[in-house]
Amino acid sequence: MDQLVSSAAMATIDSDAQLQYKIPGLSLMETAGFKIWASLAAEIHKEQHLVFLCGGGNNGGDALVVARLAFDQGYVNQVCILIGNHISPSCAVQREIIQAYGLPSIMLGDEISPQVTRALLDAGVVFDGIAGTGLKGPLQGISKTLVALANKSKALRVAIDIPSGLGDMISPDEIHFLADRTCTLGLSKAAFYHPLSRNDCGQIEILNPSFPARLLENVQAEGKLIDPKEVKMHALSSAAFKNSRGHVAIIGGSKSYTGAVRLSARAAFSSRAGLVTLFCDQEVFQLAATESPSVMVKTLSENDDFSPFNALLVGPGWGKGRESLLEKLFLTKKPMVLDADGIKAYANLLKDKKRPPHGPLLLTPHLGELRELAFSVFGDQALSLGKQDTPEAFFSMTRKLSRELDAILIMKSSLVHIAGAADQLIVMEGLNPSLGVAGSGDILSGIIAALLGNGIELAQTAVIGSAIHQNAGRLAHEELGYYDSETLLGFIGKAVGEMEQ
Ligand SMILES: NC(=O)C1=CN([C@@H]2O[C@H](COP(=O)(O)OP(=O)(O)OC[C@H]3O[C@@H](n4cnc5c(N)ncnc54)[C@H](O)[C@@H]3O)[C@@H](O)[C@H]2O)[C@@H](O)CC1
Ligand SMILES: Nc1ncnc2c1ncn2[C@@H]1O[C@H](COP(=O)(O)OP(=O)(O)O)[C@@H](O)[C@H]1O
Repeated sequence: MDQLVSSAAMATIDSDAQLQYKIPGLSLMETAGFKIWASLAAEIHKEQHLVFLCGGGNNGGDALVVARLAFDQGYVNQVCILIGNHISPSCAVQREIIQAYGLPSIMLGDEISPQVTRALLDAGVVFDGIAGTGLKGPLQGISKTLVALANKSKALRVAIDIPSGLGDMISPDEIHFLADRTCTLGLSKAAFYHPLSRNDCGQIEILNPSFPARLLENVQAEGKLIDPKEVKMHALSSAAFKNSRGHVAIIGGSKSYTGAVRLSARAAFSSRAGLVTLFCDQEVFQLAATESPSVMVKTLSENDDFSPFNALLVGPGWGKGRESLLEKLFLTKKPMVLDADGIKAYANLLKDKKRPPHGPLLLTPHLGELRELAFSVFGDQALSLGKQDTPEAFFSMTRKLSRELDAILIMKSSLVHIAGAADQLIVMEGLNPSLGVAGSGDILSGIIAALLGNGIELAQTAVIGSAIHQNAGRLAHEELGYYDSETLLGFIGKAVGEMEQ
């Protein structure tokens, strides 16, 4: 499990390592450069042109160490592009060293020279050491121009510590280095894990330039990264039977959306629910009753009794105008998963200042639904949680929203962010586009409802359920490449089986 930290927290570790533990900054920089080069050297050919973009801070100093180590090992087709007016002491030393070595370098002023344009376009590998934790605000001036040009290059793009332009207080909408690889130092950074940033960091590798373990362990983290492959769950007792495995009620399905509830129901069975009853509109009844023989199907009415159920899943394919029914369902105080149109109905209640009391509650919004919820609770104060938001705003707003709603939020994108299950935000890397297919979210909500029905604790349900979904997607992708949601259903039981212990 990796901690995700802000740049400010990482910079404090850097200075504590030097002030408290007396490790010289230059020594940290040398080790950083050494580890970065060691992790990449085997993948780079000596004939390739290497371009190092070096700012005036210590991030630029790291890049110069990498350049020198590469040069020493015969990677002589290289050039260091030097920018910046304020040069940090350690970076100044590295600049003197490369001069003494006779490494080719170009000092840039305010404009790009044709020589630099050519070097970037011909490059086999571009190393980005323009700015790391010391970046203040969106990229400006020559740094911005250089990054825009580097992003057009066909080279392998390697970011040192942080792709320049990404930061906690900077929207991922602003220009930043588009990395294929990020060699990050010390701990992974929260700014990589905004839903719209992660893809631009490429493969992330964490390298420790000998920061003391105590400093890394005691850091105040913004979030933690959990690998779905490492999530485990208790195996069912061999004496378990349908009545002990939980009875899930799914409330959803309307004339225009007949498939969602059926996917949720089948996903619930594959995730160990013993019984599933579907409450749907009349128009869906016939279809569901004939095509889903394992599911008990009922027509939804105002007077349904939900007391026999262990968990409710509300919302898949439900359609509009369900607010008053949702209020009634909340009153049952049953453990509930709210998805899709259920979330929209809840947002409408919240907009009308209605806050019905509820039992254990888990919401599974995608980013659009999350935006709607945040707006309905915080109004104009809510950041839009969209493209223009900063990682800091995304992390703090989602934690605040979860507290305000007294609910766990599972936010769906190419990553999964879970707020409310722990003090920190939990992040799970999905990065599997085969899961981004119609009905995939309905499957996730069915899985989660089954776990709630099994009696698994709410916070654990969010983590285990998201991991089952991601692991099923991975298994399906390994076997089939791409698939539809009905096919994905066939991999859920297998993912559960692998996770049981
Ligand atoms: N103690 C050390 O020597 C170590 C430093 N480390 C490296 O040092 C980095 C932090 O170094 P610094 O604190 O010197 O800062 P950085 O080098 O990250 O950033 C400062 C540089 O960015 C420029 N800059 C800031 N805001 C800008 C903007 N909006 N547009 C354009 N340019 C901008 C500054 O002019 C300066 O050149 C880490 O990210 C890491 O890479 C690590 O190697 C660990 C050891
Ligand atoms: N690139 C991706 N990598 C991993 N998971 C993804 C990716 N794209 C989408 N997903 C997952 O697929 C699901 C899509 O859900 P949703 O948007 O609600 O779709 P639908 O409404 O069609 O069911 C979410 O759980 C999301 O996390």
